[in-house]
Amino acid sequence: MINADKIRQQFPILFQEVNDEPLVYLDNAATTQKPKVVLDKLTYYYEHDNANVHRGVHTLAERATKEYEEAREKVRAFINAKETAETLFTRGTTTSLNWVAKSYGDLAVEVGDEIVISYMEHHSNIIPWQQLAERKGATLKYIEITADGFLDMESAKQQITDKTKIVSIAHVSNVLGVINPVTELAELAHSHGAVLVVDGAQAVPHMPVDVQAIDADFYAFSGHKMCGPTGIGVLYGKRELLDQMEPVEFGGEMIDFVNLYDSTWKELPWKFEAGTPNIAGAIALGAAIDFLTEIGLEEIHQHEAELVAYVLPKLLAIEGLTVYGPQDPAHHTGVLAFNLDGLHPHDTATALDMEGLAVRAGHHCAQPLLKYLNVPATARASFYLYNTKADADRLIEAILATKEFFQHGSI
Ligand SMILES: Cc1ncc(COP(=O)(O)O)c(CN[C@@H]2CONC2=O)c1O
Repeated sequence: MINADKIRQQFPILFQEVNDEPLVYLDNAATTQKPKVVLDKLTYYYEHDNANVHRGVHTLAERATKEYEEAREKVRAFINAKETAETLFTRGTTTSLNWVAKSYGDLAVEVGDEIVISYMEHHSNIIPWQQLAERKGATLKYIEITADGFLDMESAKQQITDKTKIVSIAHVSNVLGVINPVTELAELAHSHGAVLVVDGAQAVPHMPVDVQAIDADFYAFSGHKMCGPTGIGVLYGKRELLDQMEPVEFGGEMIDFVNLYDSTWKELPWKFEAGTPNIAGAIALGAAIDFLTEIGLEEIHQHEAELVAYVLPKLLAIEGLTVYGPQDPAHHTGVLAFNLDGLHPHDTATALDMEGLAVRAGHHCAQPLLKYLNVPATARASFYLYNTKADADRLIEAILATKEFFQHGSI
């Protein structure tokens, strides 16, 4: 059981007023807030240990390198990778997925091959594959979504064939909140000789993830969505694949020897980490992992399920309000996309902001999904470990007030 009221004390940002109302932050799918322990780790590093990593022999450089690589081991344990060398630091999910599409894609995909994604993907898990398909003369295919907002596994079995080289799917949708059967998809992909890439941006912060149990070949996620800083993320990859892959960026740090006309690369993971890395970001991500681990990922998942089970029926009871995705709270991770009839979501989100609530409005970087749902844009409330039932009550009250205002002109 999570004590969200106690946890909130770690997040000073939450104790502010917006438009003379106490802030209710419900835009966690866009980015999460940072606990004091993460902010303090960033400050301490820059005040005491800041130095460049891997090459210096002086004390600060040794300390910075040790903290940086300890953070990598924390990442490994957090997702249960077999070895730290399989966990690469990147800028975030978008960079991670681009690296796979560029480096593994160029290695494995030939003309006539197929790449399979789904209609519920984030743009960062669509465009890199469009680019790869165009570059290689391959075909990009989409798995359908069922009427109640789940990945259509019958469609997956039709779309994934012996021509498929790469399957890339969100573990959790940042719009529908639905959890996809990635372990089943890994089996299906592997049965056809394909690899499974998982976009874990909306999953890793909200539930336990075990990349070996899933048998994912690649797994991507971002630090900023899991109480860590922006600009740091992770690409997990099976060693046997990463060892075959060429780096995507070239320069310092990632080399063994640089000759006049050719160079040799360092071993994993450093082969892929060109230039001075986001040292402080990685170390602070390690602090975020400690913070989440102490609370418990299963406990976080349960907390969000309880919040959704509390608020979803109240939302569905509002006449003229549509919730997109599964109407069953059990298959949700804290993400609720919704619209009020006759109201553009930007107006809804602006009206909620006037009441102190921060929700997202737009296409959530998932334009194909919204087109598939035949809706131009939605509002989106996304919960996290520091949200409470009181936050959910404020959301319902503000939505009812918004509805009243736009229907009768008074809040
Ligand atoms: C499912 C999913 N995939 C990829 C990304 C891209 O992550 P980075 O931006 O960290 O590379 C996001 C970010 N979530 C977006 C960010 O803003 N609103 C969202 O829903 C995401 O939710």
